[in-house]
Amino acid sequence: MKTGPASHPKLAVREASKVYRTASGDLVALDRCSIDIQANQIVSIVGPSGCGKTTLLWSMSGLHRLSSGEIRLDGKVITGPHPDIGLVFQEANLLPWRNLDANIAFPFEIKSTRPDRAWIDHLLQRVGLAGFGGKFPRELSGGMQQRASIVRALSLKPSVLLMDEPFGALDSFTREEMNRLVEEIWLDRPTTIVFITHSIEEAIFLSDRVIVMSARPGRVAKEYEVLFARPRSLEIMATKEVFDLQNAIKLDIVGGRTSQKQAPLRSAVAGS
Ligand SMILES: Nc1ncnc2c1ncn2[C@@H]1O[C@H](COP(=O)(O)OP(=O)(O)OP(=O)(O)O)[C@@H](O)[C@H]1O
Repeated sequence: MKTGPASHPKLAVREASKVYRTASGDLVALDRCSIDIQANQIVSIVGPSGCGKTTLLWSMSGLHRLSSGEIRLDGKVITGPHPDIGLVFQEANLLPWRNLDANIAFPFEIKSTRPDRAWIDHLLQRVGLAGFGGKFPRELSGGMQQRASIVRALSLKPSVLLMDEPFGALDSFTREEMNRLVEEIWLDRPTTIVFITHSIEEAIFLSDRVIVMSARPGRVAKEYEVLFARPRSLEIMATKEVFDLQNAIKLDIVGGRTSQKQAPLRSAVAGS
């Protein structure tokens, strides 16, 4: 597992601002956003629609350029797509004319590198897709396609996985199943995960920290540490502590629409 020197966070977002030049004028999507993410943490980012979550995540991936500020990976400024950073989107984005094996092989073909077949087989087994390599995307359910896209991202052994509302299009049961799967994969091989979601419950279930962004222009409004033991059970998710935390975050998001100047605050929920 690759991690940064002890003095560096895995990912350091420093005063990140992003202004989109649009036909109707400048649109400030991010305004001096700063976040430190330690190696092997799972951090969720929540906030009102349009507050700049995707902009922030894409900037972390190197696919978007910031207008000012910087994002560092292991202490080095990210200037473009990085082999250590994997991405999973809301849409599985599998190539419809390629079967599952060929879809997973695709990024290796582009990079002219050899896939680690044993690792890919392990991942396929882990997500319940062993034996499905010859199937085409149209033959797979939405949940299976999304599991395949996670395998594709992890097959490259990234040390950071950025997930942009990966389960937003799935039904609630499949979504819960996918949340458990992400946790299992993470317990198997810890990775730094940054996860964007509209579901506060999903954020609490998965995360070591939940970061709440203010309404646009997006800034860090609050952050919460979630210290429940893992693996997290449905019983934990049904406790009053989780219910209270969920409500607090919900109020932050609703409040953030009208008041963007909340002082950062840390709260902790003790493990049970
Ligand atoms: N390429 C672009 N050009 C112009 N404006 C953009 C562009 N991408 C995003 N925006 C605007 O920037 C703001 C932040 O968008 P972003 O998609 O980052 O927010 P978000 O929090 O991820 O939204 P949602 O939760 O609805 O997915 C929005 O007002 C959006 O309309």
